Amino acid sequence: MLLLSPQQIQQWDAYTILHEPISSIDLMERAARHCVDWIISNDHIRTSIKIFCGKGNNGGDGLAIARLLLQQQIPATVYILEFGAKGTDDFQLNLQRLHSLTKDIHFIQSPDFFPPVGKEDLVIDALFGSGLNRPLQDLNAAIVQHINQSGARIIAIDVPSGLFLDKSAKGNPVVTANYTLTFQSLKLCLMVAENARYFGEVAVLDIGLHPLFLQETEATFSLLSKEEIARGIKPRPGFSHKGTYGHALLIAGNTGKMGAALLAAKACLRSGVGLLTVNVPKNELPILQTSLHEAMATIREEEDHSYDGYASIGIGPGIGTAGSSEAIVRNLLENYAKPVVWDADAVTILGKNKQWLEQLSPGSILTPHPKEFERLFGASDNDFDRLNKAIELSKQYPLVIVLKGHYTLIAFNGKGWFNTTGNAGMAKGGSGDMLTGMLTALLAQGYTPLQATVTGVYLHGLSADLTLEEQSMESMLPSDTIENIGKAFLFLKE
Ligand SMILES: NC(=O)C1=CN([C@@H]2O[C@H](COP(=O)(O)OP(=O)(O)OC[C@H]3O[C@@H](n4cnc5c(N)ncnc54)[C@H](O)[C@@H]3O)[C@@H](O)[C@H]2O)[C@@H](O)CC1
Ligand SMILES: Nc1ncnc2c1ncn2[C@@H]1O[C@H](COP(=O)(O)OP(=O)(O)OP(=O)(O)O)[C@@H](O)[C@H]1O
Ligand SMILES: [K+]
Repeated sequence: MLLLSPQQIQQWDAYTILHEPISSIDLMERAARHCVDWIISNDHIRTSIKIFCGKGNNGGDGLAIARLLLQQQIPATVYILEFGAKGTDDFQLNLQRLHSLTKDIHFIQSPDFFPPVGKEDLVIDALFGSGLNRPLQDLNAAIVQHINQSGARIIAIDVPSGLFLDKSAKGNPVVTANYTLTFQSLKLCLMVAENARYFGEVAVLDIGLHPLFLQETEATFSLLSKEEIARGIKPRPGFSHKGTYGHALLIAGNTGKMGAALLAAKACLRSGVGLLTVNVPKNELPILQTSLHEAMATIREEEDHSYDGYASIGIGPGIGTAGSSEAIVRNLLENYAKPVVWDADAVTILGKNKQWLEQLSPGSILTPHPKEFERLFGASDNDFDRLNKAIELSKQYPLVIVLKGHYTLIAFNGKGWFNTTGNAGMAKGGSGDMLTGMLTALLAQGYTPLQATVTGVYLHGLSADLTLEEQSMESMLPSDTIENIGKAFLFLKE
């Protein structure tokens, strides 16, 4: 699914109207009906429902929702924010339709007209949607503040009023909704952490916009889908052997950080690799060799670091950032030409030696979390800037950039894919190490760097989601999640 700009969403609307065909007012009616069905079936009806409407089509949705509720004998009061404009055609038509049912329609010209709103109310925010073109000010900002202070349950229609679809609204007044009912597809503004306190829980309502439009449309950002990932999984032919699936090397672990090496190694072994060698300090060798029978080992301190024969290399988990680790990084840059997975301490080392970025082998995968991303590429003003920076960097460098987070972004060659699997149970040390192991295993098996990354990131989150069948988000450990990588592969084959 593509993440569209406000203009593209308008075009999708117009395309549907032309090709379904359906009238614009009927499309609005369908959207409103889906909202009402969702509100009723999720048990959000309260004795007092206050619907705040702007005069654009978002407000039109609000008016149609009010009428559909009233037709089911559910009382609702409408407040229309006056801001000079006459209102869109569909707004006007819905206002006429509502007038025939109720006189309980109020116009707000100044804060004196604000109704009291309290905890017991359900507020429906239909003030502004995808048409917002500047920050809210004056009366518009005041009504948002009034609603936000009320303690009422707030359901935002399409997006919380005040949010821009594809740029930051940091510092602007925005409705803090408990729920957002967004139409047809997720929007970029509903994917970023900086807006999480505004949009609350998000439900995407399928209002039947024409699917063909997406085939004719291009967008920078899109969402990964199960079907797409499942299609890319390589078969394991009967006559294959361990050599078919590659020999991976993980350079991981150090004194006190051998857990990182073990987690990465276990995840690598559970992700289909043919052979695995782990490079560890001499003193830590027994930990690896007694815990993981399938892994071979090489000694960190030994001089001869030959990388010949490895189909892929992952470096970083728990290696530390001391000079000896820097020397290994430099050696790898000079002596290995295939893609490498760069994570954790190795990313920090690259951040300290930015000139080395130019030397990364083409197709290498960088997996920074936002802090590591900052160390590598400098600070960003907001989450949208960081996303756009990752996209720009992916045009500049022949690398796959994995910006980890709730919705991890994978940037490659000027495009970005958001992952939709995973949960907050993964917000624990070790989750990143697991991902490094998985990506290294997939590269070793001959997946292209992009294919390895989207598949690994998706499976990583999916294993964590499947772990919730037997664990809570609090209790689940990366070790549990690794044991469910198998279930995740099976789930893709269903
Ligand atoms: N396919 C779709 O996307 C559909 C969209 N619909 C609704 O239509 C909405 C978009 O409608 P519109 O394009 O009319 O836009 P909005 O309803 O978001 O409102 C924009 C109006 O407010 C004005 N405005 C923008 N920013 C302002 C500000 N800061 N202060 C004061 N006024 C401001 C604009 O000039 C315009 O008149 C969607 O969010 C959705 O709710 C639905 O009716 C169903 C179909
Ligand atoms: N709330 C969340 N929702 C979904 N995924 C999450 C969430 N929190 C963390 N993750 C995922 O877990 C992984 C965490 O990796 P990250 O490197 O940031 O932290 P870490 O686990 O401390 O790292 P390390 O394994 O190096 O100790 C990432 O892939 C991230 O996308
Ligand atoms: K809204």
